[in-house]
Amino acid sequence: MHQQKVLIVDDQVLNHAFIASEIEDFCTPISADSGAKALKLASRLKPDLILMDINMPGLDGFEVCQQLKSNPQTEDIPVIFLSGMTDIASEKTGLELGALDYIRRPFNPEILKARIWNQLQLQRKRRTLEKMSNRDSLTNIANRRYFDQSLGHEWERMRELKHPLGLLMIDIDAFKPFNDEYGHVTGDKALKRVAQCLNQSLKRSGDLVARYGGEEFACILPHTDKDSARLIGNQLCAAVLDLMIPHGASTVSAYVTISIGSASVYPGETGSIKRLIALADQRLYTAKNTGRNRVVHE
Ligand SMILES: Nc1nc2c(ncn2[C@@H]2O[C@H](COP(=O)(O)OP(=O)(O)OP(=O)(O)O)[C@@H](O)[C@H]2O)c(=O)[nH]1
Repeated sequence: MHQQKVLIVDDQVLNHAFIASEIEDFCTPISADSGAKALKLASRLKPDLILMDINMPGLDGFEVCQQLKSNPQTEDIPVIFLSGMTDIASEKTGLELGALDYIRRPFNPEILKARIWNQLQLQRKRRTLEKMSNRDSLTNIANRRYFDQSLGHEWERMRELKHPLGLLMIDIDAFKPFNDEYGHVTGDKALKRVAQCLNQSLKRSGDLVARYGGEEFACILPHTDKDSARLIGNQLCAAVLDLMIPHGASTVSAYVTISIGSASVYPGETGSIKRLIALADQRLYTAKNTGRNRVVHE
C-alpha cells in the first residue's frame, strides 16, 4: 500500500475502477460514489489529492469543493475536477472555487497519470515543509509557532464543548549554572532529553508539549480540569527527575529538575488565552520562588 492517498469522487463505478487502475502503482486510490461520502472521507482520511466529477446526484462537485474549502480541516487538500462539462464557464467556476486544476473528459490516461503524479510530488514537499515549520530544530518537538496555533484552536474547541483547557508552563531549574558547569553542548543535549521525556510522558493524543523558548516548555492539555493538570504536572516533574541527568551546580537536587505553573479554565466569553498563559506563568514564577522542582497550581 502506498502512503499517499487519492480520493476519487464519481457516481459512476466504472470511472473509479478505470482511474484507480491507472494510478494504483504510485498511490492508494480511495473511492466515494457521492458528494456526501466524499466530505466524510476527506475529513477522516485527509487524502493528498481529490479527483472529482461535477455532475453527481445529491451534492454536485462544485458544492463539495465549496464545503471542502470552507472547512479548516479539509481546506488545504488539493482538488482536481474531472468533468465532461467542457464549457469555459464551468471550468472558470471550478477554478474560482479553489480547485487546483480542471481536466476535461475525454482525457488521455497518460496525461492524467502524469498530472496526478506531479501534484503528489508537490503535495509531498508541501507536507514536509509544513512539518518542518512546526518543529523546533534542536529538540524535535513542536515549536512556539505551532503552540500558539494549537492553543487558539483548542481554546475554541473547548469553548464549544464547554470542557476545561489545561496549560502547564515548564522551566528547567538552574539551567544557567548547568551551562556554566558543563558547557553549551552538554546543555543542548540535556534540553533535548528533557523535551523528549516531556513528550513521551504525555499519554493522550490531544495533549501537546512545545518548546516555548530557551529552556522553557509549554504543555496544552485539552479536556483537563485543574486537579488533572496538577497530576500531570507532578508526573512530568517525576519523569524529568527520573532521567537522572547529573547537575552538580544545582541547589535543588543532584539531578536536572523542572518547575511548573499549572492552570485550567473553561474557555468562555470572559477570560482569554492571554489570561490563561499569565495564570500559568505567575504560578511558574511562584514555583521558582518557593524551592523549584515542583508544580504550583490554584
Ligand atoms: N545550552 C543551551 N542553553 C540554553 C538554550 N536556550 C536557553 N539556554 C540557557 O538557559 C539559561 C536560562 O537561564 P536563566 O533564565 O537565568 O534561568 P536558570 O539559570 O535556569 O534559573 P531558574 O530558571 O531561576 O531556575 C541561560 O543561560 C540560557 O543561555 C539552548 O538552546 N541551549
